[in-house]
Amino acid sequence: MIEILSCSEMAEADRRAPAEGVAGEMLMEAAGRAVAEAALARWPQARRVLVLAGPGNNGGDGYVAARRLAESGRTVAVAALAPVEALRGDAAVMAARWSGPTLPIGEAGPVDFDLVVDALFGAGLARPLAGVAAHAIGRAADSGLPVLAVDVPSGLNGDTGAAAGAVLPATLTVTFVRLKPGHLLYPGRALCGEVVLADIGMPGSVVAGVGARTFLNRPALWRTAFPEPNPQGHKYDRGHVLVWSGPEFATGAARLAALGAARGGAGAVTLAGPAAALRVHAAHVSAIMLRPAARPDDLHAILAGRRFAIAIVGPGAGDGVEAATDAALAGAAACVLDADVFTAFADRPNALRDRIAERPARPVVVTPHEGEFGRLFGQGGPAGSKLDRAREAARRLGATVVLKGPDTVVASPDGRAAIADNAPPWLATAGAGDTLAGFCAGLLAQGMPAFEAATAAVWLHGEAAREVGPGLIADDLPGALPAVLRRFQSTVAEGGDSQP
Ligand SMILES: NC(=O)C1=CN([C@@H]2O[C@H](COP(=O)(O)OP(=O)(O)OC[C@H]3O[C@@H](n4cnc5c(N)ncnc54)[C@H](OP(=O)(O)O)[C@@H]3O)[C@@H](O)[C@H]2O)[C@@H](O)CC1
Ligand SMILES: Nc1ncnc2c1ncn2[C@@H]1O[C@H](COP(=O)(O)OP(=O)(O)O)[C@@H](O)[C@H]1O
Ligand SMILES: [K+]
Repeated sequence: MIEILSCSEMAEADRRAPAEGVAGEMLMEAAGRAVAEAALARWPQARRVLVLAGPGNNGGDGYVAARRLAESGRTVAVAALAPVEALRGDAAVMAARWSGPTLPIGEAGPVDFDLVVDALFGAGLARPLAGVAAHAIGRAADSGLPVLAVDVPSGLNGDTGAAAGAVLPATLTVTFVRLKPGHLLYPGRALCGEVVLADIGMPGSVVAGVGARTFLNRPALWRTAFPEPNPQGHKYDRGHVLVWSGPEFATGAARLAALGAARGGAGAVTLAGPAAALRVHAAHVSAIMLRPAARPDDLHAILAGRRFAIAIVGPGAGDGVEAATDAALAGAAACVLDADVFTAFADRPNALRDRIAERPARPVVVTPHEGEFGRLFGQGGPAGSKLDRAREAARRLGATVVLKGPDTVVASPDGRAAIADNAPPWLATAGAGDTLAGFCAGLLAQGMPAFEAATAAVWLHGEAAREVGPGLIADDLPGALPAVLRRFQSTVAEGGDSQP
């Protein structure tokens, strides 16, 4: 279940379900039941439950949950934002089946309760919360009671993970069918608390028919493209990665990228740069080769001799990075562009696009964090959610974009995108991004397509950070990869993911 559905894709699935024999009422009943079950499982001691019910189908789910919780012996009251007569469709049906106490929301304080179920607004949130709804949310938040959000915390935009106005932070969110982007993108991810994905009987064929192009970054997304070494192969069958190294006193980043590429599975890795920098590298590396290149233009000749080289340019690149980028784009079979490249092309994304477009068959992966993304695109850059911006950037650049952070988004120019949720906070450490560029190049070197290589690299990077644990420094990441790969390979052999 790696597809992520936007709110409109979810509504489209809802519209198509009856044709497959699944009525809206059945879905709503199953959704409300899942909410009640989650409440009972998580808070078995909670005796008194207040359900905040909104005017749409999210409220409808709330009425079902209220009935189910009351049937299981809980004392339940519904605080309704809209009078029952104002409800429509399935929500009206479910409200009519609720025979317990219902109060106007302004009259129901959470003081006498143990748990709040937030069924005010879900996928249909159309504008920032104000007035009575905002007031009710404020009171629930101030009560300090645990909150179970139905589908998404009310006030949170399920597509963007942002809240334009008041939002009710949840302890637990129960969502249905598939995750929505807002469960994964910050700040939404933090506002959802724990997320439970409930199967409510939506047929898989209906979900497939919607044609979602956004995915959770899990091995299931890229496993079939993951390279397997040929038992009869030699090192150059697994690709040769060339890393441009900047000056003598800024060698660490390029070295981390080189080590990342080697651990990521490249058959050979070469650091190329000024002799003084190579002397520093020589004191640290053994498996990595060193090749003097006094000027970035010298990369042209080096790459011409190694037709299948994958180039990494950017980490610790220093002066001349634009020329190094040109050489890499002209001569390498695929490129990973990071760090200083975004400074060199600051406010000139079209210049980078044009260079990439000169060799359309050669994949390029760019790996900016938010600051670098802003620097590259400047004013008039892609707008919207992190997902929207990464997608738009990929389209504009004609490159696979890895927009890094705690919720790294990988977007392909073909419209596919994936959101990662496995990076621990201690991964935010200097040099971690350089290592990621290396992992990605190591996979590209073995022939993995760009989107798959980038998503796999991001996932492996997060797993490597979890493997090391708190106290991680970037130097630890390459060395942590073998254990992660071993686990991944054994779950592939068993046909499963190492995470649900
Ligand atoms: N899809 C599925 O398969 C399934 C979906 N299910 C459930 O349906 C939910 C989506 O239901 P939904 O589309 O009725 O939207 P919902 O979130 O209840 O809100 C719409 C109402 O709120 C109103 N409104 C909006 N913003 C407002 C504001 N700021 N302030 C005040 N009012 C505002 C809006 O009014 P209007 O904008 O028209 O004025 C309208 O009345 C989904 O999250 C899930 O829980 C399940 O039953 C299982 C199957
Ligand atoms: N809060 C966070 N939680 C988890 N991972 C994070 C967080 N912030 C950043 N990261 C990850 O840490 C890495 C940092 O990369 P980057 O900013 O490029 O660092 P550097 O340039 O020093 O190598 C990226 O992979 C990013 O996705
Ligand atoms: K809600």
